[in-house]
Amino acid sequence: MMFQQSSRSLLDASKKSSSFRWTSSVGRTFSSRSPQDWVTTEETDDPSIAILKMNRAPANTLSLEMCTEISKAIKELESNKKTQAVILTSSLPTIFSAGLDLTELHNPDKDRLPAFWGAFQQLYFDLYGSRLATIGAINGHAPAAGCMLALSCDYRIMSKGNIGLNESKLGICAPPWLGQQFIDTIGLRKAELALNMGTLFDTKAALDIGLIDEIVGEDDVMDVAKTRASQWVAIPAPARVACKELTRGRQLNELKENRKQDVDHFCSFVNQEAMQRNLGFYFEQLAKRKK
Ligand SMILES: CC/C=C\C/C=C\C/C=C\C/C=C/C(=O)SCCNC(=O)CCNC(=O)[C@H](O)C(C)(C)COP(=O)(O)OP(=O)(O)OC[C@H]1O[C@@H](n2cnc3c(N)ncnc32)[C@H](O)[C@@H]1OP(=O)(O)O
Repeated sequence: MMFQQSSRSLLDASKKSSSFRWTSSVGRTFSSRSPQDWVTTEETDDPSIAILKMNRAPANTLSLEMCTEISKAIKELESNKKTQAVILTSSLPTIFSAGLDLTELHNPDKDRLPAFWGAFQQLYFDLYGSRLATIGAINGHAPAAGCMLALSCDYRIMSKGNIGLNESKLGICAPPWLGQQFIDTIGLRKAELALNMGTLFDTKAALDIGLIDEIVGEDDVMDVAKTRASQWVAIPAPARVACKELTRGRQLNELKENRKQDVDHFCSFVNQEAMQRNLGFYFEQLAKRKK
């Protein structure tokens, strides 16, 4: 990996607290196959290009285990010298990733919360700082932390859904490093407006503000993603890695140096009564929406 980060203690803690079937604070039961199946990697006919698919129905939300599984998959791909690019996509029909798993944030387990945020930070390090060329094949909604996954890729194509940082609608705010990724991508004024309003952009609006690089037809996503990956791989790897370091190194190092403070800040922010009230309200609305 280009920007090697150490998070052993946090990730070790996460393993102890794994649970894969639970009832949320609003009474919904989540269950799924084991976390090992939530993320799969596939080869393509080009040995330098791999596919990383998120398969955590119903919404590819980022729980502690989901973050850890994606990080693990990236590291495994990076450990193969032949692999030079990865296409990040979803196997769900309409959702790329619905962002952080709100069951982690609402009425949180006090011991698990720091490990959860540490795993989310680690995912940012692993994806944003990967030595691989990363192509986001965004084939559905990508709000909040789902947008972070997209922003962490080198090139973003999108076929459908909405994308953006809608945290303010939940009564929370994106952490500084995610906000900075957004600002670095679309510029300060556009980011300022979108962050404050919690705007989610459809594909056309996202292309207009530079949040994505290309709109593609639903049936063309993987073909276009492979073509773009080939173009990135054609650039000599040391040059690609150096360019990434040039554009992303400062931001990655800043969080690396402030990792513990960021975890503490997150935990005290989320544990505030008002935050919990807002999150609970949003979560209930989400659960009731269809009914
Ligand atoms: C100073 C700052 C310091 C620290 C920072 C503090 C906080 C952290 C801040 C920011 C980082 C990032 C935060 C987040 O990512 S928060 C999550 C934001 N995500 C959303 O708001 C998306 C919510 N979901 C939706 O709007 C829709 O689900 C979506 C449009 C994506 C898809 O709609 P669709 O109709 O296709 O599916 P649904 O029926 O709504 O969803 C299926 C199923 O999944 C459940 N679900 C969806 N999203 C989440 C989620 N994020 N967490 C948990 N569960 C989720 C949904 O309720 C449905 O469940 P069920 O009814 O049981 O089938």
